[in-house]
Amino acid sequence: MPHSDAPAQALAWAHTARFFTTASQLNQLPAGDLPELAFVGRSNAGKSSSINTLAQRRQLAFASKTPGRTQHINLFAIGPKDAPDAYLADLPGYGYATVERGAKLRWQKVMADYLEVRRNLAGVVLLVDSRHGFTALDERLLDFITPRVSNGEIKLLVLLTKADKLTKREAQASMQAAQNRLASLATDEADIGVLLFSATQRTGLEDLAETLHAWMQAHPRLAPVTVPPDTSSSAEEPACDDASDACGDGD
Ligand SMILES: Nc1nc2c(ncn2[C@@H]2O[C@H](COP(=O)(O)OP(=O)(O)OP(=O)(O)O)[C@@H](O)[C@H]2O)c(=O)[nH]1
Ligand SMILES: [Mg+2]
Repeated sequence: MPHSDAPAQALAWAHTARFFTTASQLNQLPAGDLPELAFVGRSNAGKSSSINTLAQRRQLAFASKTPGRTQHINLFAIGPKDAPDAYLADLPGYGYATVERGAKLRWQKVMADYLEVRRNLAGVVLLVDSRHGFTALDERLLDFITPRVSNGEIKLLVLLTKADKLTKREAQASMQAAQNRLASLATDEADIGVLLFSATQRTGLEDLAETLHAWMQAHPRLAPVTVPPDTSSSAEEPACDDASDACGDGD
């Protein structure tokens, strides 16, 4: 296939995104080894809108004028209908002041655990309002994921959102500032990008789709768990069901 088809292919792939499941805890996330491409950022940064734009569906991921709307990890399957090859994960936004403190802390923990330990996580799309640049909370998020980004375990793309609200000159300045900040994260292994993006004008859409597509393709499938043959005794193991302590609890 000629290389010039790559953007169209990636857009067509992104277009297949459909709702899969909602998780309020990590143990509700799917087992298996499909790569997850997580959308993170402040409330109102435009996470849900960018997923809608990728899917070319107006209301696939709920987008709202009310910050803090996305409260759970929403997963969207992407790829062939019967055999998805990745999930997009719409994570709850941070920095929404009026969310009750207890709920906020619970959510910070779920998000932090997800970003820190989830093995399926292949890449993080960090959405930052292009008019404001990295805020203190974005900086904390960056610091938090830096170890896994630096060693190449997860990839990072910063989307400077709502670029339609900027003049050309402001857009250039926003891009430059982000590039300067991200330069400090660069290592030989790190895969870090930055894009100007507008959900309303579809600016950067092709590049976003291509990046996600490439992440999906590059993600190593986890090694299957192999169980060595049991040679110790002929006694039958108890059947493994949900109530049995003998069962592993999976991932
Ligand atoms: N002008 C403009 N507005 C946008 C763009 N993307 C999103 N918005 C608006 O910004 C607001 C927030 O967008 P969402 O996509 O809901 O933001 P979110 O990051 O999912 O927010 P939470 O779910 O609260 O974390 C909505 O009113 C969107 O219409 C864009 O590219 N341009
Ligand atoms: Mg949202």
